[in-house]
Amino acid sequence: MVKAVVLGAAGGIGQPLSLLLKVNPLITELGLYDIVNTPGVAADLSHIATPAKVEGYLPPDDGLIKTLTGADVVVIPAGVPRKPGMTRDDLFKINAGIVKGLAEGIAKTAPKAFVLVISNPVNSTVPIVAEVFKKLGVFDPKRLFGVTTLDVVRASTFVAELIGNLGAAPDVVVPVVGGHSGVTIVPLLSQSSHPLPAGLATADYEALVKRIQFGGDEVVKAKDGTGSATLSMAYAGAEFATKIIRALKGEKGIIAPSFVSLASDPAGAAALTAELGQELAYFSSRVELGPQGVEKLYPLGTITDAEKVLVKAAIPELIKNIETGVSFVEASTNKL
Ligand SMILES: NC(=O)c1ccc[n+]([C@@H]2O[C@H](COP(=O)([O-])OP(=O)(O)OC[C@H]3O[C@@H](n4cnc5c(N)ncnc54)[C@H](O)[C@@H]3O)[C@@H](O)[C@H]2O)c1
Ligand SMILES: O=C(O)C[C@H](O)C(=O)O
Repeated sequence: MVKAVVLGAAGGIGQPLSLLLKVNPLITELGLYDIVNTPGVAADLSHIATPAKVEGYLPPDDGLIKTLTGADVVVIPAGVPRKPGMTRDDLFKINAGIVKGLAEGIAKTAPKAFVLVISNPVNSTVPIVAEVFKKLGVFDPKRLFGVTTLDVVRASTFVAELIGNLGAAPDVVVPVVGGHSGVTIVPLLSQSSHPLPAGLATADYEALVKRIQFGGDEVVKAKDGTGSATLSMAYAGAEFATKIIRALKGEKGIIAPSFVSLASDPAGAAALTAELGQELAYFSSRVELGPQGVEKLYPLGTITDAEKVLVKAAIPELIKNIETGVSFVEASTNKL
């Protein structure tokens, strides 16, 4: 029995993500929560002939508590998306409060659930959830994940395009490490399962890196003021949630990059810290998943000089983003 919950289920990501979770045969219960429209979304999905029993709640009458009761996996795509000209950090003002409120609900109702944060800016919203959990005495660093899967999915697609074989896209594996915004997104293309063409011009390599780092901007621009990536994000979110569920059901050897607390695996963190030359509280590295969540953090491994430059550029930005999330919770606690 697996209960999955989507917080922000009526939104651009929330609806297709809920659909993909509803058609996942491993899920037996699906709880949908939003401040609008969830009863309709739930009624609609509930007619699909798959095992998951679907329920949708709104804030009145303890809707958040009802949704979260018994949850094994909670995915959070609640919050506002970007418009052209905005950075993910510009979303912090609104999304920080939304994520903090939802984290309080999870801490009180489903403190053992695996929490998958999609709401931007991920580099700051993940620390917000962690700080709320710490304050409420329920933080388990092994169970909190920032969803960076869309960067991984983009890297697979763009590499497949570059090597002229889009058919290979589902099999292309590129570790994408760091965080989830601009220069903090670091694709380790030298470790791609499908090598880049020999003799690829430096300008073409740099263009590929930039496209992976700023793929979100491409969608924001094309959507022209109506939002950011929703369908590809729903795909990526469902893919990562499925890996988490397979791992919690006991499947071994599932590895995926995710933005996690380095306290989740102190031994792995030590190796990673030595490579980074800097202590960070959170980093997206390849994570081995197990029934308790993070089983092992993998080091970066052998990387090229160009990749070392990318990692170095990501670190100051990550430190700033993480601090923004941590101090938001500290400041709001001090006001109480
Ligand atoms: N991690 C990633 O790779 C990634 C990718 C794409 C988008 N995002 C982020 O995901 C978030 C959602 O994007 P979207 O396009 O679905 O936006 P959207 O506006 O279409 O949907 C957001 C939903 O959140 C709901 N919501 C707002 N406050 C809430 C609350 N307190 N409780 C529950 N629900 C609440 C809204 O009612 C809405 O239905 C944005 O922050 C966006 O930047 C992250
Ligand atoms: O770009 C955005 O704001 C949404 C998301 O983070 C993305 O990478 O598509």
